[in-house]
Amino acid sequence: MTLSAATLDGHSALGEPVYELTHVSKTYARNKVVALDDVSLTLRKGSFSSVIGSSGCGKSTLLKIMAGLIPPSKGRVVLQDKPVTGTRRDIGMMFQQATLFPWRTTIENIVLPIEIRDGRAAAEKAKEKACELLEVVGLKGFENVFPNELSGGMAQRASICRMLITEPAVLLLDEPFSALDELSRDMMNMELQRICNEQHATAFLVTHSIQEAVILSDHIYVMKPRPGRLAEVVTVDLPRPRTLDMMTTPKFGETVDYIRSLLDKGEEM
Ligand SMILES: Nc1ncnc2c1ncn2[C@@H]1O[C@H](COP(=O)(O)OP(=O)(O)OP(=O)(O)O)[C@@H](O)[C@H]1O
Repeated sequence: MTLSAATLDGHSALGEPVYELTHVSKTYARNKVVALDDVSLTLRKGSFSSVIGSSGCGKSTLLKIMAGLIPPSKGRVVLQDKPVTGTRRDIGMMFQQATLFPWRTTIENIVLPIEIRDGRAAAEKAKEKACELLEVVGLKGFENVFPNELSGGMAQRASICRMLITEPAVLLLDEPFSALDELSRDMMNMELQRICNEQHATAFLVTHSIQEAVILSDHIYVMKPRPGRLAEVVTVDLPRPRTLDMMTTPKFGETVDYIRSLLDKGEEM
């Protein structure tokens, strides 16, 4: 197991670099808080990475900058060879809450990004693909129900479809399943792994759960607080596909303990 990777580049046998952050810093002008200090990282095609760190260490700030929702104060963010200067079609995002519109059916929610981007006719055409995606996430038959008839886990599955409908190059995930119970969360994580694998997606997940980060990721970016910096990138050497019973293996336990020790060290600084 490679526990102490010396580089902050997510090296792996996977594809070419898709996302590159170079010396990214962020100071919020309003309160002068230095949320991020000199963060550089590279995500490679088809990789799954997580970022973990204590509350307030800058994880969401990092994700928002990567998504083009806020600009960095310093540094460069490049996705597929083009600087990220605002929100983009090739970036898919998913948040803690499913945020489906209650007045639209499941399928109407899923094709909404297409409707906003390309108009009603294009959205209508995209319904066929939406049906295929719903089948992938086990929601066949729920196309025409309204969100209040879906459970929390089902609504998050629908959100995954909504994120995937535009075929984004990268998936940015901000604690997407943290509102679910543990069992549903484990199931959804395995589902997410399968979908990422099928779509050859590059994923970046913000999480508070070390276990979740380890079971899903090829690389885990561990952050230190005040100001938010990358402390280390840990490469997870568990075979793929990952299964939930791997969580009981010694290798899994060792990796979790190692990351916990890094986080404890970060807290003392
Ligand atoms: N819009 C903002 N304006 C001013 N300061 C902000 C803003 N957003 C975040 N901050 C500050 O920046 C720092 C990093 O916040 P951020 O939300 O990125 O951390 P986080 O690691 O995602 O936290 P959590 O795990 O609690 O969600 C914190 O000190 C926070 O108070």
